[in-house]
Amino acid sequence: MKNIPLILMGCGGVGRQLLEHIVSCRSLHSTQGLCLRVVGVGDSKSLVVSDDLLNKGLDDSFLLQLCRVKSAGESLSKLCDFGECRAFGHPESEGKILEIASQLGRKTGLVLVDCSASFDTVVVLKQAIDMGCCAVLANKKPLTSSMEDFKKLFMYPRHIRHESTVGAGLPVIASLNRIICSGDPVHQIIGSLSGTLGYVMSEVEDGKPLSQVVKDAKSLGYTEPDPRDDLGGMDVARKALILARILGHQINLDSIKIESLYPKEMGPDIMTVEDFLDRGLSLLDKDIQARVEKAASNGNVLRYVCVIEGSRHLFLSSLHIVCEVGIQELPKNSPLGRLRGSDNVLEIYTRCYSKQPLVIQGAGAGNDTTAAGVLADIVDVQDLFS
Ligand SMILES: NC(=O)C1=CN([C@@H]2O[C@H](COP(=O)(O)OP(=O)(O)OC[C@H]3O[C@@H](n4cnc5c(N)ncnc54)[C@H](OP(=O)(O)O)[C@@H]3O)[C@@H](O)[C@H]2O)C=CC1
Ligand SMILES: N[C@@H](CC=O)C(=O)O
Repeated sequence: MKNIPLILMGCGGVGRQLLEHIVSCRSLHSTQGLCLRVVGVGDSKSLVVSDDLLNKGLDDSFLLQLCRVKSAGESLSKLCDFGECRAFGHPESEGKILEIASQLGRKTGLVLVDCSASFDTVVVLKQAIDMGCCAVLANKKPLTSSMEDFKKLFMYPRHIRHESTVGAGLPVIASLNRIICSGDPVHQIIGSLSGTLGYVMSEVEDGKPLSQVVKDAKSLGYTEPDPRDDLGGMDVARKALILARILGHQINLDSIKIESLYPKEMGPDIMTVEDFLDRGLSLLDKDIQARVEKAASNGNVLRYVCVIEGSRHLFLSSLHIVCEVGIQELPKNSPLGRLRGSDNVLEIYTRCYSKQPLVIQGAGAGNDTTAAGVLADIVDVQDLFS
């Protein structure tokens, strides 16, 4: 039996669903000769680790109890009442993760799984990579900070997987990497890459107010912890940046043209998330409804679209890129116009896929599909250590 040890950073909607998937896949994985051993789980305040992490992980009943504790909004440290673990607060938790990384990294390929929505994890991830660990991310932030961090995380490209950062569980990154490895140049990527904005646009089209459907999207697990990341286009811009960087473009977020659906006066520096949801959102209802109706009068619909166009600059022999995300009015009967709900669609144009693009489509948000993508990445990255 091959043991796959892992530490989970972040046990919100996606992280908890991942733990439930791991537990429910036990017999499937054992028929594949695999055993996923969760040796530690952390949130923004604490980390719990197995008290015998060299030999066993946290057991399944403990992991399910952990999910219940976190769903009830309680602290991870409460779990010490159930035995078999030790709890660490911040900042010692980071040091503890690195201590485990140095013990298990090179020997086992310990996987650090980032299901947080924080920038802070990048520090630990970079050091753990140096210690021979693997990294699996649903969190886009470590891959969309500086180019230097991005390069560091990809220092050993086969040690990192991040399928769920774009299109949730859809095989977007894997497909793009296969195209790149085969030397097939990518000319253009067009897509609708936000489950939240896809859902919002199609529900508003059906006559529901924006303020209601954003709250629904949040309770369905589609939005970022702060839904303004979705409505402001930043979440889609991060996805676009990840795709552009994979294509070899050394750009930052400030190279991307981003259209926001809310004004600066409703930004995070001015309003709390709760205020935005309670008071701010309803002020946006009329404007978006008017835009949807205007599009409908032309036989069109609104979609939030990401466009990436790359070409080699002939004279400077450098890569030139156009990267923008924003609302477009599109025919109702076009591939993007036909999208409903939280589905994403991505069209990739390359030399091999020039007239008809390669099209990837399906559910693009939600805890279930995102956690499934993370789980598949954990198993995939560990094939290195057979
Ligand atoms: N939902 C979806 O459809 C998709 C989500 N994703 C990505 O998955 C990630 C998780 O999303 P979701 O589960 O909805 O978010 P949640 O807000 O529900 O959960 C985030 C978790 O991260 C924890 N956390 C915050 N900071 C740190 C830190 N420094 N170290 C460790 N843990 C930390 C939080 O702790 P605490 O509990 O203490 O607050 C919380 O448990 C996000 O990055 C999101 O972009 C990607 C694709 C699709
Ligand atoms: N908030 C995101 C979740 C996946 O990345 C979305 O709505 O697409």
